[in-house]
Order: sequence, then structure tokens, then C-alpha cells
Amino acid sequence: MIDVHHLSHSYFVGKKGSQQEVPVLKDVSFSVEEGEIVAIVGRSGSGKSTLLNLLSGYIRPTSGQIEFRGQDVTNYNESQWAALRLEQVGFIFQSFQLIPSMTAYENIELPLVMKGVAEKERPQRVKEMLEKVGLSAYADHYPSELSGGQQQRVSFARALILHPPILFADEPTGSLDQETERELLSFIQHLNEEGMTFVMITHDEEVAAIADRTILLDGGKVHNGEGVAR
Ligand SMILES: Nc1ncnc2c1ncn2[C@@H]1O[C@H](COP(=O)(O)OP(=O)(O)OP(=O)(O)O)[C@@H](O)[C@H]1O
Repeated sequence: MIDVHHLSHSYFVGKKGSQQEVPVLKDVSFSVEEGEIVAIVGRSGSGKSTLLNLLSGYIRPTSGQIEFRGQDVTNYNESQWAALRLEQVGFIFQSFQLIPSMTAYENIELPLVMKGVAEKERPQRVKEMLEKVGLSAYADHYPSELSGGQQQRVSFARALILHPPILFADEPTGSLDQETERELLSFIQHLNEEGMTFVMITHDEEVAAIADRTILLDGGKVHNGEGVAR
């Protein structure tokens, strides 16, 4: 589903004229197969978020190639990446990225609006999603009126409402208590059984435990080539 070939990325830091190159990823190659749960692990600063940002088109690699379902997307422009993300990818960010002026309901509805889904179709789909993540009673709450775990679940619902074939998540269970985390993980497994592919950055052993494969980033490289089998 995703093939990464010889991907490298450097940031350039410091003042113009005296900028320094900071290489973060060095010649990274791996694949994610359809229907897999892949965990990206590695120490703080090892380049996990950078890798996910590259796979999402938010930043461009210094060199190398990214293929999405056999299509070379490396040189896609902004609007091609935006279309690809809307069609194919759901996101869960570490910091939720919910819109503070919108209720839980409105946040979850947003991708439907962006995709142009008919207004009469939307309430049913949003309500179903609210129910799935156990937040039916909180539809009219603003993000500031929700706990961290509830906000996390809203961001999950928003990421899933368009039924994307693949979900990218940065620490998806970061602010959940153990019980809510387990519920969310079994929800992920259920979606995975229905065919959804997951690529998740995690420090959490319980998340890594449901992964089919772990990709370990260390020193800018993918450790053990194709990742470590569970
Ligand atoms: N926009 C940026 N400009 C310059 N350097 C950056 C930028 N973003 C990240 N870095 C650097 O790149 C390296 C990798 O950062 P990244 O956020 O990808 O790591 P990470 O593995 O996700 O870390 P964490 O687990 O702490 O979230 C770090 O050394 C960081 O300082």
C-alpha cells in the first residue's frame, strides 16, 4: 500500500547564511502492506513525526521516493496531496487539532462538509460515529468542555468518518486512561479486521502489542531493514 524507497530528510536550522543541515532520516526504505497494523517506535527525536509528516505530504523529502498504492506521489503538489489525504488517509495528531470554536458534533462533521457529502446524509453518519466512540452525550460540547481522553476520541471519530483505507496516528492513546485505551485498541482491531490499515507512532507497549510489525527508527535509519516482526 505504501512503499518508501531510500527516503532521506534533513532540516536546515539557524540564521540565513549560516544554516546548518540536521539530517534526521537517512536512506530509509520499508513497505506497509494493505490491512497491516504497523507501529513506528524509536527514542524521542529519532524522526518518527518527521516520517509521518513525509508520508502525509506535509513536508517534502530531501531525497528518495514515496509510492501510494503503486503511484509515485513524491512530487505531488499541494492540491494533489490535499486530495490524496481527503480520499485515502485519516489522521490522529498528538495534540488532537480539534477546532475550538466547533462542538464535538461539528468537528466530526467537518470532513463530510469538506468532501461535499449531502447535508441530509450527515446527521446519521455523525451520530453513528459519536456512538461508536461513546460520546453521544457530548455532541454539543466544545473541545474545552471535554477531557483529554474525550477530545482524543473526537479526533478519532473525525479521522474515521470518511472511512479512509489508511489511518496515520501520532501517539493515538497518549492521553487515555487504561480502560479507555483498551476500548480504543479493540476498536482499532475491529476496524483492522474490516480491512483498514494503520500506521501508528507509539511509545506505548499495549499499542505496539496489537501491531503486526514494528518499525524501529534509530540514528536516522530503520533498524533491522524491513522492521522487526512481532
Ligand atoms: N521543523 C523542524 N526544524 C528543525 N528541526 C526539526 C524540525 N522538526 C523536528 N526537528 C528535529 O528533527 C529531529 C526529529 O524530530 P521528530 O519530531 O521527527 O522526532 P520524534 O521521533 O517524533 O520525537 P518525539 O518522540 O519526541 O515526538 C529532532 O532532533 C528535532 O529537533
